[in-house]
Amino acid sequence: MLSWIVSGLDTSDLVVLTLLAGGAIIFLIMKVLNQQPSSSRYSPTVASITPSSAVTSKSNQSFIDRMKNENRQVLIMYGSQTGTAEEMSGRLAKDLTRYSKKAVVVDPEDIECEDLNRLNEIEDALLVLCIATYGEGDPTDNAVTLVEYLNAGDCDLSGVRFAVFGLGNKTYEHFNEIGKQMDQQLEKLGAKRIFQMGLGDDDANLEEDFMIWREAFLPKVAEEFGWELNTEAETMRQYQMEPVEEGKALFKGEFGRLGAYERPRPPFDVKNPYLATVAINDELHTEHSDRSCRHIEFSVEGSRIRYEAGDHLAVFPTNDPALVDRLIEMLKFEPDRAFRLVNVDEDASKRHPFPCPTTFRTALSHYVDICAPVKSHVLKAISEYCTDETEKEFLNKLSTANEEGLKEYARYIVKERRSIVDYRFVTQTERGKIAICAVVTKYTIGDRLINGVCTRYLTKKEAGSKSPVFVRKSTMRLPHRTTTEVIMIGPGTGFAPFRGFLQDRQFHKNAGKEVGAMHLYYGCRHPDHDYIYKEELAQFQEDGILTHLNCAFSRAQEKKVYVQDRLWETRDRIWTAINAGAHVYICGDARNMARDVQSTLQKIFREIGGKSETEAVSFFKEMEKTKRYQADVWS
Ligand SMILES: Cc1cc2nc3c(=O)[nH]c(=O)nc-3n(C[C@H](O)[C@H](O)[C@H](O)COP(=O)(O)O)c2cc1C
Repeated sequence: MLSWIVSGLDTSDLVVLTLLAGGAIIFLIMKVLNQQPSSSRYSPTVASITPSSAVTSKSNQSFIDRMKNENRQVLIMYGSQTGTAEEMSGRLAKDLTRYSKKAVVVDPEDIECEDLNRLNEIEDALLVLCIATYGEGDPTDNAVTLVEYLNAGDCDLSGVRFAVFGLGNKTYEHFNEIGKQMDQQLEKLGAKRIFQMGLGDDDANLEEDFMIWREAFLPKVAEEFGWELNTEAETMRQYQMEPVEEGKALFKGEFGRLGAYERPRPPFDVKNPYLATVAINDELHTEHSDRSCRHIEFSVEGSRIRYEAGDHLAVFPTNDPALVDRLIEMLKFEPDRAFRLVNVDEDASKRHPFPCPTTFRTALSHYVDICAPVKSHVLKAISEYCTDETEKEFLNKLSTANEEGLKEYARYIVKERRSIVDYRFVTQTERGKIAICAVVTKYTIGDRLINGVCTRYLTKKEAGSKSPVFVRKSTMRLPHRTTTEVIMIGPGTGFAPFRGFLQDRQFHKNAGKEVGAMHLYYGCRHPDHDYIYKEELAQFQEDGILTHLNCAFSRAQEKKVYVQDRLWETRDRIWTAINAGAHVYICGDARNMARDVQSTLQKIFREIGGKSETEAVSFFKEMEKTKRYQADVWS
């Protein structure tokens, strides 16, 4: 793929395209526990991951005033956790230049949501929401206030037109819940839907869903407002590269302010991560396993970071230096040259796509995900500079939203996985230290070795080295009463938050409190290969904390056994506990395990609890509603 890039561009084109092709900055999430439950908790504000103190230029002017002053009728808002919706919003804004129009793109976290009530002061206002769903059908952190505000129903959007593109994943129970909710709610608030909602599915091909939606969306918008196509504007760049004078202070990997790591200042969050020291980095699998699972502890002593069992830890990895070097070599960058990327739209709220000024090497190492699949608009931009006609044609095909192009994009870019951002981890620990555990992603496609960006990075982190992190609050919590019985279902690294839960209860028991029974359903392939934290579990049992340990080893015998099979085997005990008020927790794979566990539980409600099919479903829903059933699953 990279050989195309080299064919016909000059250095500054190469740099801009390569950096933008990298897409969003990467960060991964895990879970945590504090041995000593904290009384006053720091609650981090976590939003989309693009750094913003370095890039926001107009924070004290209302977006409505900006729209008026700059004669913009389109407002694009995004709900984004890991940057996809944000990036798509930028592309939609750029698309408008085809019609000589400009949009205002806002992160709802940076605005007063109440100002939306004034959107109808803008003539022909169009509101576009590009919004992802997280957790159990929840909004992203940066969209919580927006969603609450719109759902409250006090906003008058009559006279406003709108469209929603939702980002979700079909393997989750609440597929695109927030997008769907907002699509309905905007209509209820008086706005007029001018295009049907897009339902992006990250499990299949989100990029394709987006390409199809936007290709049909734009002409519809143009027709609605009578806009005319301006073909000359089509290749307009979003950012331009500027050299930086010598001696200027450069970003060296910080995400917020310059020098943030040398002079850390709380609170620490997505825009201001804390440079934590790796205290321990151990292998959890035995030599018999063909995979690797790391136990890593970060020291956050002195940082005033608060966390408790079930919280998440986000880690900002850097890209593989060998990959960065290869890219620099192929593209003939001067790696240590300082530059800044500046938005060509002078009124844009984000002046730079990542912290600038910086060097090429720093940008490629810290600020862009060079392993992400190349987005179609970047392929398109590159194709315009390509001198080799065959390659140009192929790039054009890949970036065109017709049947042939989409099919080729799906095969070449998506199916062959020319990149990966991994996401599987988790929890625990002792005071001042946050521990996570992660299965290392590494596999081959043909002769290409694919490494998970974050797990590769974590594997190489030796004790004493540092990494930017922040704690993200989770909703999964132990019951308030320490005597309440709990049932924890967490195979593989899904066990991580429960390690925290066990430690939490142990802390209370040691402090003389009465603690309730704890059931753990743990699963892995083989007791001699990947049974992580085996000794600790035995100790928790001996200490009387873990009262019921049920292990499912899928490959230790001929017939595969999973956690849901163990649940069923112990159905009488499970029903007795649930009927007496036990809380149920599940963590791990959303695709199969979570669904199978849910249906096993409902089967238990029916067959042991004597409930009808409908009663079993509503009993389960009630448990969800009252937080007696809590899930933290991913796929
Ligand atoms: C931990 C986690 C939870 C998720 N929960 C849901 C969900 O409940 N429903 C859904 O449709 N998609 C869910 N998704 C999928 C995301 O919405 C999807 O990947 C989206 O593209 C992310 O957009 P962003 O990069 O802008 O944050 C979840 C993804 C993760 C990683």
